[in-house]
Amino acid sequence: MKVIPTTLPGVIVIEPKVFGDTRGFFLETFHVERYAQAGILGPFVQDNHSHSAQGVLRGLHFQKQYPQGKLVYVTSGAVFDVAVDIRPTSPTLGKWVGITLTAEQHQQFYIPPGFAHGFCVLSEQADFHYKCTDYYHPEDEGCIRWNDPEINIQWPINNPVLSAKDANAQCLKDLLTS
Ligand SMILES: Cc1cn([C@H]2C[C@H](O)[C@@H](COP(=O)(O)OP(=O)(O)O[C@H]3O[C@@H](C)C(=O)[C@@H](O)[C@H]3O)O2)c(=O)[nH]c1=O
Repeated sequence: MKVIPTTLPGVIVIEPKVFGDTRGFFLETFHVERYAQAGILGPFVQDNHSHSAQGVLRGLHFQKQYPQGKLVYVTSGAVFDVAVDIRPTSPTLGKWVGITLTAEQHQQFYIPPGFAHGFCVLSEQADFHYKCTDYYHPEDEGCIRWNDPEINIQWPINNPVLSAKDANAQCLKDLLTS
């Protein structure tokens, strides 16, 4: 597999080795030792799958007391996936990195604990899978506005479909001062 660093230390792109043949393809989507060597340290304790229609945007989400590292990939369709550093003492606080993930290319994206995460769907439908390093704690969850002007993510879509929770999310600066 190929390990590709990004502009944010700790945020990593993985290109798994894909074995294609007349039947189709095979790839390993996780391997404790190899992913640890790449800087993706578990343990992973929860796996999630969401399905969304075109134009849906989920995020930006994080947990405060129980921050989750997330190893994400799509198995159908295409998404634009974003990690935002929201660690208060980080030199890259407020910086974001985004990548288009497609089912055809099989890339994976690792968002470390301490980052907010979100994605929008570029294809007609998308199936989104991720492994998490901590459990879901709904009472601990926080949301940041997808279009926070100070973060200024260059989303490839306009007028996304949002959940009520995401539509009412606060800006990072309000979160850091509350
Ligand atoms: C995330 C999550 C949700 N749920 C439930 C709560 C709710 O009734 C329903 C839908 O939840 P949400 O609207 O929060 O789902 P969603 O907007 O897909 O939330 C996810 O967004 C992406 C961007 C992330 O980074 C994830 O960590 C997670 O926050 O599923 C669980 O039972 N376990 C979970 O781990």
